[in-house]
Amino acid sequence: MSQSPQELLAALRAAPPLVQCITNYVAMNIAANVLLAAGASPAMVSDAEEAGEFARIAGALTVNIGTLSSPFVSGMRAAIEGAQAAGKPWVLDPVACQATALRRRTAADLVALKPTIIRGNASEILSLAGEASRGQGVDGRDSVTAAEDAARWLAAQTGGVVAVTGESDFVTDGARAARIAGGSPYMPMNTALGCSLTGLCGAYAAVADDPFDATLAALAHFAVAGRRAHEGAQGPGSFAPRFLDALHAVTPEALGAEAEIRALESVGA
Ligand SMILES: Nc1ncnc2c1ncn2[C@@H]1O[C@H](COP(=O)(O)OP(=O)(O)O)[C@@H](O)[C@H]1O
Ligand SMILES: Cc1ncsc1CCOP(=O)(O)O
Ligand SMILES: [Mg+2]
Repeated sequence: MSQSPQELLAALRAAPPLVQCITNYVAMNIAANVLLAAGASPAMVSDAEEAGEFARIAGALTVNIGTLSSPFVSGMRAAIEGAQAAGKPWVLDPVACQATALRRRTAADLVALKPTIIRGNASEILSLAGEASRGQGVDGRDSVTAAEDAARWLAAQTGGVVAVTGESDFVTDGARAARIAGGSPYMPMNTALGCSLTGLCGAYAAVADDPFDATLAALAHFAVAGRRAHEGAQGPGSFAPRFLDALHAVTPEALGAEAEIRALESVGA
């Protein structure tokens, strides 16, 4: 039986999951604060000597290629091996994977390791599926709807969940699909919020039975907090602290009441 965002946020707050985040230098502090505000316990642990050991004790692992380098890749591989050996979920954020040969190759190698969840913007998801992408560096420039078939294809390849984010979000596991509305146009003007959302997908995956339910809950939590924070914000600067406050203030009941999740009747709907 599926678990609702309300149930999953209650579970997360009752027992804050330890989330190992191998993320980029831009996102480290921002994502840690987002996870703490939402109710999780982040740890940015990436060196290959300890990343695999840590992944075995964490509730979930998240892997982000935003500031890519060889030491990061070694740490990612060790951590994924540890997470898989311990049966822990892991989430991939393919930041700017369309941009360079190193990123295309690394992202493809990581996809081949079958992430439990992939979360990216539309340009990244199109690129991962081998399609033309208009992404500019880390910023998405394609519409979410343009990447929905790519997401379904990727989900079928990996057996995992794929989330495409943007003005409204799309989630599929190949069989089920849903759209999530909400958020704020100030969100893409705040760096590393996508990276932080990937971290939150890991937090929900740590407490959920089903990574599809976990992804819906994480995206809904962001969408509801983003919409609340937009009210009264005067721009991206004043939005940022309001967003952290809103992530913290959203109760399980409010998440249940305010989340706008629309299940699609069947794949392709
Ligand atoms: N125009 C928008 N309106 C509302 N929410 C948005 C908009 N663009 C992005 N978001 C939200 O911002 C968060 C990060 O998504 P996105 O910007 O696509 O990721 P990334 O930063 O990796 O490119 C998601 O919760 C998404 O729903
Ligand atoms: C600006 C930047 N440069 C390398 S990683 C990064 C952060 C990207 O964060 P997000 O994908 O969440 O916008
Ligand atoms: Mg991103």
